[in-house]
Amino acid sequence: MALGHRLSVYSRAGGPFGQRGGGVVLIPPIERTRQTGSTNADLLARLAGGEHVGEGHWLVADRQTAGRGRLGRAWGDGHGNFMGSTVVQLRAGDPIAATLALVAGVALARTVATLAPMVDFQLKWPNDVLIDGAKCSGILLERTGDAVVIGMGVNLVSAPELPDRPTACLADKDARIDRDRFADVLAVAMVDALWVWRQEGVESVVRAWLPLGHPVGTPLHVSEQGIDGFFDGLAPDGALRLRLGGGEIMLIHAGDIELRRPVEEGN
Ligand SMILES: O=C(O)CCCC[C@@H]1SC[C@@H]2NC(=O)N[C@@H]21
Repeated sequence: MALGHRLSVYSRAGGPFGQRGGGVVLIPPIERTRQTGSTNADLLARLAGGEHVGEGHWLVADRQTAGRGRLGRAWGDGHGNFMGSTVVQLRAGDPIAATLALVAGVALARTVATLAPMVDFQLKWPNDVLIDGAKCSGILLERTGDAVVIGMGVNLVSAPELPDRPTACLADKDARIDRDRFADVLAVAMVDALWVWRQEGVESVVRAWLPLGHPVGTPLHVSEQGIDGFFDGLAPDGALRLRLGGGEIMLIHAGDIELRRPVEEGN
């Protein structure tokens, strides 16, 4: 177990998160384990057992034997990939906990942009990193009492298959990222994103998300409702604005969306 704070100079670049300038930032404590079932399950069990898990603590695994994804799916184990979870301790006055999905997405996307600047990627609402339309990461939020466990899986070196969608990894785009370095940068990015969420509110997080996400006008399919439309940005509370065929706007607060290819002229 490697615990402890280390000092690091972290330069915040660009965007609303960069406006406070660079500085010396404490990297939050990162606990590493060789193998476990699921880092999310581990932190939830500790919290349920009454153990105090401080906000910002990370548990990162080399291997997961029972990694879990959203909507009851499994999350494949890929050696060298990032698989880790952290805890947010909700406080009075915090924005709605569900908006942490966007916070985590922004932190993850900024980490990828920092460590793999050559890779062209976009965030799919609320927080999947896509490369050429294929899923390169996943984020799972699970709540117990006043704590939210946020687990992230990022395909750094391999792309475990999913039954229903194509997958990608950063190494395929010539980005060689050390897993531990990824963890350090992500932990700091998460502290930064959480600070914005608490101090400036969800609207600031939305402003940070938009330039990282699919462009306005992207054709989308909302899986649960079986509805097609076009991305029309995000509402101030983080909901997805879906423009329907007749021009009306539908607000999507939760669920899975798929990006559809634009219809090409002549087809
Ligand atoms: O389905 C998704 O897109 C979410 C996948 C989340 C996977 C990560 S890997 C680390 C953490 N531990 C888990 O069991 N799941 C999350």
